[in-house]
Amino acid sequence: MKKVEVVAGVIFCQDQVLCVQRPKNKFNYISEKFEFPGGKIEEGETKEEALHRELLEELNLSTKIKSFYLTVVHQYPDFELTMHSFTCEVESKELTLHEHIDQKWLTINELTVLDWAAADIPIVDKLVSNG
Ligand SMILES: Nc1nc2c([nH]c(=O)n2[C@H]2C[C@H](O)[C@@H](COP(=O)(O)OP(=O)(O)OP(=O)(O)O)O2)c(=O)[nH]1
Repeated sequence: MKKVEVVAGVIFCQDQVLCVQRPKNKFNYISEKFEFPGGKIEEGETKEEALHRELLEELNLSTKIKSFYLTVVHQYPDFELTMHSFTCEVESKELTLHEHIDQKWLTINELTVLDWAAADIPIVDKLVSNG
């Protein structure tokens, strides 16, 4: 089974969190789902370097990475995903979507209304239960 390792940012602007929507995909389970932005770690990169690079590439967003949040291991039908999440902070919500089709800035209590990628649910649950 293929294994994929990614980093993702739980990006806060004051009390709101950035949620981004993936484009249509042949795999239903990931198609048009919301996620925390990020991507694959390249060889020789630390997790933080990878996250910083991905957020710049995907969103043109320069973030301050605050701390490690949660690692999720999730079995999708065709690969196993290991996702390391970090809390991040931005002062402005200004960004450009290069790969995603929509963005929402939501308070933690609003996060559960979205249709999240399954691997993101433990992160959403932890955010909600920690208030
Ligand atoms: N970045 C990110 N990826 C997630 C999350 N949740 C989740 O299931 N994933 C999955 C979707 C993808 O299969 C994989 C991340 O890959 P990616 O976004 O770097 O790349 P991709 O597969 O869309 O495209 P590619 O780089 O292979 O061309 O992890 C999440 O919250 N953030």
